[in-house]
Amino acid sequence: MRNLPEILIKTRQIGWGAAKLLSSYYHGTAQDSHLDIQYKDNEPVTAADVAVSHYILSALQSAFGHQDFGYISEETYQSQPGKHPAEWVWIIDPLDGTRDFINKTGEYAIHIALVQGTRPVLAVVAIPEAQKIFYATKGGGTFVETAAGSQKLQVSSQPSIEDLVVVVSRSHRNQKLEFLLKNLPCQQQKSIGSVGCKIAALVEQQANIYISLSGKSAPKDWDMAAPELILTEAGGKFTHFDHSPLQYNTGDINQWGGLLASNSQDHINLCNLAAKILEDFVPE
Ligand SMILES: Nc1ncnc2c1ncn2[C@@H]1O[C@H](COP(=O)(O)O)[C@@H](OP(=O)(O)O)[C@H]1O
Ligand SMILES: [Mg+2]
Repeated sequence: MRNLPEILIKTRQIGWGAAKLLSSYYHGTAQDSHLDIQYKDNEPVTAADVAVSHYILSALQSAFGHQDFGYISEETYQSQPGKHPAEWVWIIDPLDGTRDFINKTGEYAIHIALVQGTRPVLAVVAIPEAQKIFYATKGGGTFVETAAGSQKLQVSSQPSIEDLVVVVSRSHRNQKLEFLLKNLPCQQQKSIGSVGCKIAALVEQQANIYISLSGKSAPKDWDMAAPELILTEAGGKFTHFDHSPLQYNTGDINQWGGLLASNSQDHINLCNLAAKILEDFVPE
């Protein structure tokens, strides 16, 4: 089955189910809500990440099978390194913003993306604390769904660079990123946990730019694939600082370097500006 609208209906249901399960861990109402926090490559992993990963993988695999699709989840990735051979691959982050989840900021999300080749064609981002699901298909637009129904989304058309609101990570920051933020002309800056929640702020017109800059480690395919499509289908742009598109399932799961997401006007200027500012960065 490769009919995107049909696949989307099922994926939205799975997104809501996963949101309910994750939220039960967050609020301590799951059967066993003990988070059992472990660290993998300096990043926290909880019992909630593992349970939701299992839930999403089982539900997708029973709906779509293994013949036409591959599956990559943050929590099972160790056992399947490298490029997945399938043309259509599900890329899943069962809990994006694990640090914010643990610290109870409410800013955490679930990402489910379907990638064809190296580019996303379908995406669901669930934000349990907002009781919202964002969804998009390539060429089909971006929508937000709540208990009241679905609504089409479009990024803002904020005209002046100085007035743009920038969102950045709360917990993945380094000297270089601080230098860039200090020297940008847009000084309205806000820290938000989870890439899904940051992109939700852009498509809900509460912010205009998201910047990610890798350090010793980098965000991964599952952090970016679903949020990217949610943004671009709402009229935004999401690229490397050199304007090249992000690529997924390439064999290197890391998304190295500078990434910029914006409401699209001035995207190229902003990318060039970010790269230019970083030319003057001298590490202490
Ligand atoms: N420099 C970096 N190195 C490793 N992971 C990063 C990263 N920047 C962001 N991420 C990942 O991107 C997700 C969102 O981060 P943030 O909330 O700080 O924006 C987190 O995923 P997980 O929570 O799924 O592990 C985090 O691990
Ligand atoms: Mg993540």
